[in-house]
Amino acid sequence: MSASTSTATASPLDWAAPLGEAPVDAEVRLPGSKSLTNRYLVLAALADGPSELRAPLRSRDTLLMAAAVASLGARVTDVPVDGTGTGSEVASWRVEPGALRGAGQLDCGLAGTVMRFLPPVAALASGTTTFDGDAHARTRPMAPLLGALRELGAAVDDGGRGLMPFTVHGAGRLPGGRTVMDASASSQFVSALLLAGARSDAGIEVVHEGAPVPSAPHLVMTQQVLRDAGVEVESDLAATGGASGTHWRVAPGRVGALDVDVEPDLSNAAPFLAAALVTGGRVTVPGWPQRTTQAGDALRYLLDEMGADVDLTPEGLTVRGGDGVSGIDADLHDVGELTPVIAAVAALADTPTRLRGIAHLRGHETDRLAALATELNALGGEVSETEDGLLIRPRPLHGGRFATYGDHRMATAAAVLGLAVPGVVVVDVGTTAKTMPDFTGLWTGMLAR
Ligand SMILES: O=C(O)C1=C[C@@H](OP(=O)(O)O)[C@@H](O)[C@H](O)C1
Ligand SMILES: C=C(OP(=O)(O)O)C(=O)O
Repeated sequence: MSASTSTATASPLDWAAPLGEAPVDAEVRLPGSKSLTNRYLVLAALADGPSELRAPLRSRDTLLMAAAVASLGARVTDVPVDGTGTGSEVASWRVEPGALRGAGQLDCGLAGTVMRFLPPVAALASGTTTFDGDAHARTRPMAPLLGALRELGAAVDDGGRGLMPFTVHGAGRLPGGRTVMDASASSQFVSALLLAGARSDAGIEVVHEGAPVPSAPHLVMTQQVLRDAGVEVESDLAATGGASGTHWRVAPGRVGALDVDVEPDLSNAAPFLAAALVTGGRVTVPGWPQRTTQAGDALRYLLDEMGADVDLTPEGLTVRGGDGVSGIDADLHDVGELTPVIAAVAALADTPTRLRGIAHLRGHETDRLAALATELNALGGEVSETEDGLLIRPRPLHGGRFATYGDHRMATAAAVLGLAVPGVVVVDVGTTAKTMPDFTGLWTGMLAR
């Protein structure tokens, strides 16, 4: 990985991150959750009747998922709410399931949820589906899921690589049964099997063997949305004291239609709430759920530990910055997707930070540990990679180009740095479209108030 400062040529995708010249004071309404939208789309395509998904996220990852379930046989239609909706927050998706058929060629972009959640659906379909995506997507871990699918009776041809591109030869049914796999690289392997499990002949039992599965809240979310669809699912999640568990079982049976409101994306709240802390201002995110399975809810505790005042009311979540920013020693194993923004705040803190439990981030949109260390150091930081995380010693930073490696969360982390460091230029800010339709608009809107 090369440092972003290696080329001085401006690109049309470069974005000069605005300085936070005054404490922010804003309400920021966020688009829907990627993780919920994509789970609902998959379940709606497997359901036994039409579903209504209100306020879905419309971003690259969810549009790819909608297109993918459509090419596997479902019909996805835009429904403007009260005839007024055109924006990403106000429309619904109506999803009518159809007979599952092979999709032919299927584009996963860089979306983990698409490349992991859909192979089991393709196995249930009649016909062939070839999964491929962005260049970097071809390096994201897939092997444990493909191995498990074969064990459950699917025909998968990956040329022995365990990576995209691969082809699922759908037989119109999946025998199902018990599979043992190592899901320590991604919780999405387990979620994928559970989401489709009810439509297999025998149901699916997943046993995990290996280092702990990351992203426990995402597994709780998978169980919750399955229960919302009337699917019988059990696990040892609770028995493992909040850890992600080692056993899951989905009974065979019908998947009920959904009629749901998609919660705002709490992980995408990270840069906005961080802006309150970094500028000593205030940001409110309306509609923050009182109870949620989203990993982003952990921001309440993380930002509090870093020196913010955090207040959850029925109206929303308010974060206020005060005097300074504290470093933390945190295990982010369960909430890895919050790492880039937390690392950016940590680089601006008064004391050092240690982030642990996140070795699996090396298989995310980019190797996030290497990317964060490289880019923060290129701005004058002192960041080192450990075996399972990052050590961040705050240093006075200077401006420069911050490469994002196609990773939306690298771009939002850079925007946070730019609030406090003059001259931060975010390379390819458009990568934020992976999970946010108009990041720069929301960001400059927040600063304008
Ligand atoms: O199931 C999901 O929606 C997700 C699970 C997590 O993946 P990993 O367990 O691979 O980290 C998370 O990081 C990703 O952003 C979304
Ligand atoms: C890891 C992430 O995404 P994906 O769903 O592509 O794995 C993320 O959004 O931080």
